[in-house]
Amino acid sequence: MSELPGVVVTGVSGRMGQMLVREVLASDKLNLVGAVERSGNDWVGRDLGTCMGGTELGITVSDDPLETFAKAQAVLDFTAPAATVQFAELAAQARAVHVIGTTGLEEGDLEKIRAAARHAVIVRAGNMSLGVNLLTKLTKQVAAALDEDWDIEIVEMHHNRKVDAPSGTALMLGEAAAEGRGVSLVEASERGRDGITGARERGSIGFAALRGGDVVGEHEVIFATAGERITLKHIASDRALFARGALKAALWGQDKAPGEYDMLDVLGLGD
Ligand SMILES: NC(=O)C1=CN([C@@H]2O[C@H](COP(=O)(O)OP(=O)(O)OC[C@H]3O[C@@H](n4cnc5c(N)ncnc54)[C@H](OP(=O)(O)O)[C@@H]3O)[C@@H](O)[C@H]2O)C=CC1
Ligand SMILES: O=C(O)C1=N[C@H](C(=O)O)C[C@H](O)C1
Repeated sequence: MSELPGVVVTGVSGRMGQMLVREVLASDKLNLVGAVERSGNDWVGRDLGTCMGGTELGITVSDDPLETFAKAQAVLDFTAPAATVQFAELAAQARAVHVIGTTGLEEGDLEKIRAAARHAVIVRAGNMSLGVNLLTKLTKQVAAALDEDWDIEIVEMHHNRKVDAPSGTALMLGEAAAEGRGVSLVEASERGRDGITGARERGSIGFAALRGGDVVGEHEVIFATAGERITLKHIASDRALFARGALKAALWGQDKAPGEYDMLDVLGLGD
């Protein structure tokens, strides 16, 4: 039996699910012990390796998260809000580190996740890449240095299968800009302009979401004033970087006290 921390991946048939499985199989620090999918998904009851077009792995895809999480020290979860809220409670019961990459979570979901984090370690971030997490720090710094004569706009582009907008990353960048400026994002954010909108409201933080093709993820924070403009930009061209961040979070969380953490904590970039 392996001494390495055992990992369960949820949503294994998804874009990120498959990427996470590949990264865990390639890792010499973590051991894949289970795979979960939604009841009714074609992969349930079949061997994970065969489903992914390779050789058998001896891991049957399950639709029973409670039973599967019981073997895990970490759960890697990039699925959908309703699933993630349920997994947070079950992972906490199993005392497994729950790494949440799912975006589109609403305040009610976040409350339930916070409740689960009283009993176990949860690492949650709308983006697990080093580059984006560094970009949040830079965004906060630039926003803190500039006054409201500078308009802040956040533009993101993703593939045509993405279901939530603005992206989790755009919201992280918005939070960073709002923090830097010392305002609340809920009050300052301007999401979606259409028709006769009137002039831009001074001090607002605007969001625009583009969808098309197979774009992995692009984010731009624009600071614009009369006569000049600063643009901070991140381009992700490979989903593997998100998966590698998730594996790092799973390992980092193994010896931490219960609580909710983010990738700035994992990467040592926190304040
Ligand atoms: N934080 C980060 O760094 C990143 C976050 N993401 C986020 O991760 C999430 C997933 O993205 P992506 O992989 O592209 O999406 P996909 O739609 O490709 O994958 C989601 C998977 O979750 C499965 N799923 C849904 N509900 C359940 C459930 N109750 N139990 C088990 N599995 C379930 C889906 O199954 P089915 O198809 O049968 O419904 C599907 O296989 C999104 O919220 C996205 O924004 C993505 C990339 C990076
Ligand atoms: O859905 C995606 O694909 C991505 N989602 C995350 C987000 O909402 O920001 C992270 C990344 O940009 C890819």
